Amino acid sequence: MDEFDFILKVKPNRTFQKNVKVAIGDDAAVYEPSLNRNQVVCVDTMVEGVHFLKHLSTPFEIGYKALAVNISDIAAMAGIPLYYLVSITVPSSWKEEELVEIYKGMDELAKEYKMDLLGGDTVSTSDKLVISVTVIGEVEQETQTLRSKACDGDIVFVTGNVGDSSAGLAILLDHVQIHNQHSKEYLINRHKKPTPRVNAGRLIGALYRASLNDVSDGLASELNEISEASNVGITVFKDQLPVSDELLSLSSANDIYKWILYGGEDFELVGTTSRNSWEKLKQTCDKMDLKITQIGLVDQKHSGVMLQTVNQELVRIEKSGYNHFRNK
Ligand SMILES: Nc1ncnc2c1ncn2[C@@H]1O[C@H](COP(=O)(O)OP(=O)(O)O)[C@@H](O)[C@H]1O
Ligand SMILES: Cc1ncc(C[n+]2csc(CCOP(=O)(O)OP(=O)(O)O)c2C)c(N)n1
Ligand SMILES: [Mg+2]
Ligand SMILES: [Mg+2]
Ligand SMILES: [Mg+2]
Repeated sequence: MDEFDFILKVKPNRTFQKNVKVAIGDDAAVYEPSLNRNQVVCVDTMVEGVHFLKHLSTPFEIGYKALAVNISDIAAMAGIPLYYLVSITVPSSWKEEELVEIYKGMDELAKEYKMDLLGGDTVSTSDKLVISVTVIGEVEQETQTLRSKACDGDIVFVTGNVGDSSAGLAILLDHVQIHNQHSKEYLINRHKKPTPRVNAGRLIGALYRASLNDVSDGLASELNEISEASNVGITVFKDQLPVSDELLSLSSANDIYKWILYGGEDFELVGTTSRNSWEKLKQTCDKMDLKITQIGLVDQKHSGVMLQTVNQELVRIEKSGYNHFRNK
């Protein structure tokens, strides 16, 4: 494989954004930021063996997810994703066609959001494939959906369903048996091709005030991040957590709550806002067919995050979930 031929193969032959002045092909890319908008930027890395296994995901799916998880962070800041850069570290066991497929997976989402690939880096390694994606987006100057913005009395909400992704991973890893073919495909797809919640993020950003986080490490972890950053207590009602029928159809009930609270990689948005703003948000989301559910309340009766069970018992939810230095 030739490094320079490979770059030419993945270089898009079009740009969506008129503000791109220099894309792939020079020492760096140049774009003109929009007037009166702030720039939003994030980077997340996926590592073979840690984030995906080569025999369980196609290169296309790996690429798709590598871009999706980054768009999700832009969504959690209420931003519009616009540009991305890809750094790829390649062992010789990966063929050029497979790498091109990774880029096709990213391109599927890039087309959907009209995002331009502005550049990247290609290096070799003797070890595992590593793909690191940087996404640049924009957000209105007055909008900041920070983890630190939760206030006493807020409604706690989450988009979509939680727990599906880790159930999908458990199925892929043969840790659980599932006979219903539809449920199996749905859960695996939720793991491999998460939907970044950009539209919901934009609606939440338009509210007067909201705290927001995306669910990468697990609902428990993300809620604890909001609780810590805002210095508020959060109570989550177990019977309000949105669970898909497909996940419910899995028989091992204990695992279900382990996945919902601590599984991660759902890439849903979890946050808080005032009761008034919540009513508006819920109505708009309903009209747009965007699933969003109240799951709890911000209250100062306690610190940290508590789960209220159906019998009204309160159980502390610790900040456990995915942790790169502990999940070994
Ligand atoms: N190695 C690093 N160097 C600098 N900043 C980092 C590093 N790792 C994470 N961060 C920053 O720490 C914050 C939390 O990161 P992370 O938990 O990965 O967030 P997320 O789950 O949204 O991807 C982010 O602002 C991120 O940019
Ligand atoms: C083979 C395999 N094992 C385990 C997981 C589960 N997993 C890996 S990383 C992770 C957390 C999310 O990734 P991270 O790099 O922490 O993203 P960030 O929080 O920075 O967005 C989870 C749940 C997986 N996706 N694939
Ligand atoms: Mg990260
Ligand atoms: Mg995040
Ligand atoms: Mg993480």
